[in-house]
Amino acid sequence: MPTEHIFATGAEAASDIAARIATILSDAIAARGVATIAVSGGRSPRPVLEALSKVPLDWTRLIVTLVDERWVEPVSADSNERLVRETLLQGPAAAARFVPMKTHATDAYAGQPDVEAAFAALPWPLDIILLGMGDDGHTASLFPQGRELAKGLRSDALTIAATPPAAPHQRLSLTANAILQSRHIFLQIGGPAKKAVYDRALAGGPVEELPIRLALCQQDVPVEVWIAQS
Ligand SMILES: O=C(O)[C@H](O)[C@@H](O)[C@H](O)[C@H](O)COP(=O)(O)O
Repeated sequence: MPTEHIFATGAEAASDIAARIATILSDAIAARGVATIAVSGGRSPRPVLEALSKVPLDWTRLIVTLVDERWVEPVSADSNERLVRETLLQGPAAAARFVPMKTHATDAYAGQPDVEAAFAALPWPLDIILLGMGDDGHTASLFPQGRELAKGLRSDALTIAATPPAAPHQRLSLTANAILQSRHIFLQIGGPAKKAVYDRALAGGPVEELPIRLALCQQDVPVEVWIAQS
């Protein structure tokens, strides 16, 4: 059962999430000399990443990477790499090592082998994986009805290339196997529609129906759910 933190607004939640993440990262650096975090894209993480960027940490000992990426140039407004560079990797936090997902390959499928090799070289388990969730229950780029969903849920690989059924752009995504190789999973959701999907996911059922269940319906990795009611 995940640990729930409930807030009135996303703005209120953002600073608390950032403080909690910073504590875990600081403890990881003290214990192992390095800390790793993989973050999702989309709208929700932005205020959290901006708040985290301002926290005094030994950023030279931090590895920052992505949960998934749209296969677009890093200058694109849709790029998760751009989101992280514009929000988190600013000021002292720019000293962190960033491991991107987008390569120069023509498409995500051609790029996946190199990304897999880069991610295999990371110090697993990661310390934190920050997930979001769509209204359809997707997380990372593991989408219901996605043609690569079964592979993303069952592969022993760390990453897959995927084409969302409806969302734009080819994706590069962590697999369920990678997501569950983390010391902590954070899920950030906001609004009544997502809360209803979250509650339905918690009630149990096929992971293919609501892929967020890969994180919620397991007991191995502690999950903290940060819920903004509006
Ligand atoms: O690249 C992405 O879009 C994300 O990784 C994706 O999985 C996101 O977490 C959800 O779609 C929720 O997005 P919002 O936070 O914008 O609602």
